[in-house]
Amino acid sequence: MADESKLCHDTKLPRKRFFRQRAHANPFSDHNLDYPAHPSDMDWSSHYPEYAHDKTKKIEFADIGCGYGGLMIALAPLFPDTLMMGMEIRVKVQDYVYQRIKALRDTHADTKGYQNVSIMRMNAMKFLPNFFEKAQLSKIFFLFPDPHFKQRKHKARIISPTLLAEYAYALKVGGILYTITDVKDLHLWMVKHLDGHPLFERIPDDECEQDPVVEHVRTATEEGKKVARNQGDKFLACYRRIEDPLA
Ligand SMILES: C[S@@+](CC[C@H](N)C(=O)[O-])C[C@H]1O[C@@H](n2cnc3c(N)ncnc32)[C@H](O)[C@@H]1O
Repeated sequence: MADESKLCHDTKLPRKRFFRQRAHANPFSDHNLDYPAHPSDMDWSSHYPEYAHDKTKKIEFADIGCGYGGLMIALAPLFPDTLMMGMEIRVKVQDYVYQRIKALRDTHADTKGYQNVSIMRMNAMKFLPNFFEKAQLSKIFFLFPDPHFKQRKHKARIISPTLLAEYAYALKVGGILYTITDVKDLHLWMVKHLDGHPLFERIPDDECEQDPVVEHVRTATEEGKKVARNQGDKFLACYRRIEDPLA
């Protein structure tokens, strides 16, 4: 049950100040989280009750490190038939997004709005293939990921050769991986690893800009808004999952 004092009296939206948590959670810990041994062991019906009857309906968009959930909440009404999931390691931040989605579902109950979006607490660096089948996703988002500035911390970055193999596994051919950051060094790091991966091909920037999702990638999240307020740069790079050239 939600603690009512943490919700806005009128809208029932959660009040962010009660859900703040220190910026970093250890990405190498499993945080004692439960995770399925195989994607088919996962029961998604509590996340998407409106779709519980349709076992063929699968999550297609994943927002990794979704923070306060702005991207998915912006995309949910634009793709009403697409199931999307935010993944967030910090428990209080996940609680906030959960309350946010619940309030939106209640407000839009007559149109069954926001039934296609959910949030899960997980460490995406550890268990992603336990949740998603091969070629299940059509979009995967990395918006303003933690930069882990120090060289000795680079291994904690959410884009790495090992993790790219997992993202390539979960993305279908033709699916798109979106990255954006205000940290140039991190942008160059992500581009270097994605350019070096045989299953990803960079989408030219002008083509990327035609993608209606990109506007939201730039502006919809808390970090994106903060960067805009501080007049920071936003470095965007989008990649297409391509066929395995060796297959
Ligand atoms: C800088 S914030 C950006 C949040 C959001 N994408 C935005 O643009 O506002 C990075 C987020 O990634 C989450 N995160 C970091 N490592 C993670 C992991 N291994 N699995 C899931 N979430 C993670 C952090 O807790 C944090 O909320």
